[in-house]
Amino acid sequence: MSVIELNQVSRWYGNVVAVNDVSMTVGPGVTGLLGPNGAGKSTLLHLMAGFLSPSGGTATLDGRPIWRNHEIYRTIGLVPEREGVYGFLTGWQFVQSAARLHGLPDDAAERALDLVEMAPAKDRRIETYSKGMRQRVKVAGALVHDPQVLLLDEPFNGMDPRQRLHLMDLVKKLGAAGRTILFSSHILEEVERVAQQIEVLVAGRHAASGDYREIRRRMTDRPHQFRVRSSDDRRLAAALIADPSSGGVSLTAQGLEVRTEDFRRFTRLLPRLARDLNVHLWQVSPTDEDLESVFSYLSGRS
Ligand SMILES: Nc1ncnc2c1ncn2[C@@H]1O[C@H](COP(=O)(O)OP(=O)(O)OP(=O)(O)O)[C@@H](O)[C@H]1O
Repeated sequence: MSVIELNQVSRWYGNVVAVNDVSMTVGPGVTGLLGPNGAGKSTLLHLMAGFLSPSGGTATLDGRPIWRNHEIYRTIGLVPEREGVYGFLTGWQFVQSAARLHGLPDDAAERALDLVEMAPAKDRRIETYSKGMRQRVKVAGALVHDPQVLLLDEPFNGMDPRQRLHLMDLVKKLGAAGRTILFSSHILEEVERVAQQIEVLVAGRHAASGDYREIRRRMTDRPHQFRVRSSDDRRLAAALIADPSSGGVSLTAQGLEVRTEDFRRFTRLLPRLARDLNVHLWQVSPTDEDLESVFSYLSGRS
């Protein structure tokens, strides 16, 4: 059972602060690291894997500093985001060379390939693999030394739904077996299907931490903004403003701008009002659904 602990960790590249004063604890099971692009997720995973030194603060595994600690490298596996595999190698050659780098016999490579269910395709060249198979072979390379800790950077990116489910099952299985697993993603749905625990990173800062249901609730319960176009915007506006869920309604040339404090109530109210008033709804679209604004809300900046 391994626990990673970050204590006020920062990492900057020149003037860019990629990770800013982050403290978090990641224990056994599967944890999702959620955040928009550029939030610092890759940097954080590389700090945890001992591939980068913290500019400030400490990163430890079971109380021992990770940076420049060779013993600890033997207990951590990292699956980086970028491909990092040579297409001309077969799956077997790739995983075998990972085993040899750790000074391990071929059995270790065989075991890792079995674990990710890639043994039947191991003699094919990696360039003939699907994206999902490539990811699984990378996971096998990272698992070859049977590490207690597995860190995966955007592992489900670019996969089709079937491949994604397959890899999700594998990650869940590894977590259920007691490994400490942290994977990054910018998609909440992806994280909540695999992880019990979620850590949220926004602009290098630790924005939220906890059970995914709690984080999902906070994301849904935040105020929402919509643009509504209909056959009679004025009548609809008058009815909407009378409801307590309305946080504000303004009439613009593009339609109504509606702000609501209660997302669920609003999504039921709007079609009911339109029906009762005999107003046709032509467009209902969120104007603040981009990830940046959802995450900013979570981090308390809006
Ligand atoms: N080697 C580097 N040199 C300079 N700046 C960097 C370097 N690596 C990352 N950054 C910057 O640090 C910030 C965090 O990057 P990082 O890759 O850790 O984020 P991320 O959440 O993994 O994003 P993505 O999902 O887009 O990979 C970004 O502003 C990025 O441009």
